[in-house]
Amino acid sequence: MDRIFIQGLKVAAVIGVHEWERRITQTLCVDLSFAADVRRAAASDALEDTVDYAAVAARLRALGEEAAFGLVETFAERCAERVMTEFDVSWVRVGVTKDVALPGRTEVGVVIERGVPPESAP
Ligand SMILES: Nc1nc2c(c(=O)[nH]1)N=C([C@H](O)[C@@H](O)CO)CN2
Repeated sequence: MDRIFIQGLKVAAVIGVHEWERRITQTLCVDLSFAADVRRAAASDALEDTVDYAAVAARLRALGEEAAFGLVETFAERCAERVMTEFDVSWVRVGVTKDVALPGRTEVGVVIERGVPPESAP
């Protein structure tokens, strides 16, 4: 199965478990891959025959503005749910990276997969 991906999408969100984090907006980095059979679009060269990655990116940015999140896990799960339900996608992988002010400063995050993996689909 083919995949469409979005790499390095910056999403502004209120996110974090600490009280001070509930008062600021932070920038998350989202890496997304999802299953899509692109053969029809490749033949027609028509955007309506595929999943518009620009529309997906816009929905994920909107999600960041809709609510305050505690964990990156929660945000990743909401991203997966949104892509699968709103874009009729059967499998998705979502990575969410957050800059944190740990000693030495680092990036942390989570990667989740939801749905039927393309390689195991009939
Ligand atoms: N597994 C997780 N651990 C932690 C998270 C998280 O979202 N998932 N978040 C925090 C804090 O919000 C941190 O990012 C800022 O100090 C700590 N651990």
